[in-house]
Amino acid sequence: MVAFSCVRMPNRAVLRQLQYRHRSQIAFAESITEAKPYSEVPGPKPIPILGNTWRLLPIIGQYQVSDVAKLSGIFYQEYGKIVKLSGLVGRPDLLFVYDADEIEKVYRQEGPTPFRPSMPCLVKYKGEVRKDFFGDLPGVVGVHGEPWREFRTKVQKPLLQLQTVKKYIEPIEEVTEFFIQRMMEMRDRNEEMPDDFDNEIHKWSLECIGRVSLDVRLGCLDPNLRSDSEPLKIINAAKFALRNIAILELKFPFWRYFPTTIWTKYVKNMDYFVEICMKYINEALDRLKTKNTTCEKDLSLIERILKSEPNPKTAAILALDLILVGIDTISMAVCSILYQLATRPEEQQKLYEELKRVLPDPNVKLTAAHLDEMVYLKCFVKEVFRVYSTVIGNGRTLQNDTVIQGYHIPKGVQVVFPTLITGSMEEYVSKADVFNPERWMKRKENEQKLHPFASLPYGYGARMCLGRRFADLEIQILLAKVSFNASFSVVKYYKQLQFQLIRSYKLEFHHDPLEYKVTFMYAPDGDLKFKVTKRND
Ligand code: HEM
Repeated sequence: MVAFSCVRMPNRAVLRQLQYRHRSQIAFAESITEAKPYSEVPGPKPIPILGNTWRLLPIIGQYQVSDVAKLSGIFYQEYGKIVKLSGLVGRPDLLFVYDADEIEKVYRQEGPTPFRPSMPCLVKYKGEVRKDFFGDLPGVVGVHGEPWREFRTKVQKPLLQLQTVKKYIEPIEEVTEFFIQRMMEMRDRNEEMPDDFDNEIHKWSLECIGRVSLDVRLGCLDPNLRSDSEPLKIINAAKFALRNIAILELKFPFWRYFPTTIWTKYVKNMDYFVEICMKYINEALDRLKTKNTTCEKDLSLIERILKSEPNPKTAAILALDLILVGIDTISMAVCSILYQLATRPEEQQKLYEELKRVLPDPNVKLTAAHLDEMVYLKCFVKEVFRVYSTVIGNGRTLQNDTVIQGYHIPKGVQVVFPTLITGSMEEYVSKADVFNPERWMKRKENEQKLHPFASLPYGYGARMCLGRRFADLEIQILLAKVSFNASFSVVKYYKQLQFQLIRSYKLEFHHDPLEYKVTFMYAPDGDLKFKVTKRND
């Protein structure tokens, strides 16, 4: 009797859940037995020995790595919603899936340690070349399974918790207002930005990430930076590391077998990163020792991590990962967003009207409440991401067999979600070819189609972008009003000035339209010679 009363009977909700799981397991077993074999998935046929890799080789190949965005569109047109690219030398098959429902299914089934098939070269660097430094907890980028989960759990709270992230409005605002001032100084006789304006955007983004992830003012926005200065070396190292991944990984991976020139340069770059990150983290550690505050809210991101993780390597590895993937992504996203604003006067006017309404007095400091009110701004950014997704796709390595589009897909296949294509499919987004930021505003049910898995610029689930809150904040602050704050020492000469980008200046582009291209990110290819003129109203 006693034993019986100790056994807790499952309640109805638990029973329903168990029944649901049981039913879906049966449905899955049935669907997998009925599914067509993997070998029948359509796609370009591999040739003996060279497989499909030859298609990306110079001269004989059909495609350039930089054509990846086009390639993904061509695959969809030629083969349909599921396409297999097999026979890639030294790597598993790629399976392109152009079905938002199936993408949702794969994401939802991914379990606690999702496997994003990225950067084998970084895996080799962290796991073999510099195992001495990275050890058993090598970070999040290019790391999988339990080590990934353990590291991410240690660091994600201060990076993703809205309350904590809001603390970074002020430092990002300081950097941004100085950047906008630099923009004004950089204008030529025609009030246009210089040819290499994208480089200036990279400097701004590194300065922002440096403030947050290394607790340091790197001085990237100094107008007299030398080419061998630390900030420029970091930017070049980050660009090199990301932009050569496609070349290292999609072309013949000779580097796996012997140290090619490009691999040797890659390792040198990464070593430089490790050295820089450790230098600043050690400085932060020294500062923390003398800081007499125990109050969590007064601590910077790095100080929080150092406090909970006594080994400074955790903070250094986190900083390395953030800088590595954070600089180019946010910079190219901003290039794209500014280009879209400059070439869409109607939308720019709407944004300007919103900024005037939310900030009638341009002298007040920007707060989280202001940002919350800037609905059109956020919708504009989402629409740019939908149509010109900076990261053209995401992916997962399947950890179990599954059925996609009626085919039995074996464990280990790398599924690619081509966000750039699915975000513009009429089936998932009403009037997909119209650029319409308002589509993201709260809508009545069924008014417009907008499949939640068609456009996911930051990915989804437990492995979603770790820097997305910062990225959003940086973009919003750049586009919104930024008022001067005299505490940023380099700007002491501009004490009385107010700097606002869209609120005070008009952005135009008077050159041939730019095409979008993939370097690693998807962004306009060419000189961003924006004309920036003062508004009179
Ligand atoms: C607009 C800019 C950005 C875009 C579009 C973007 C997009 C993405 C995407 C699609 C992923 C993969 C997510 C998944 O697998 O589900 C990702 C991962 C990641 N992103 Fe971003 N990102 C941006 C900016 C940043 C910034 C500024 C940082 C750093 C401050 C950052 C840090 C990371 C990290 C560390 C990961 C790996 C997360 C993990 O594997 O656990 N990102 N990002």
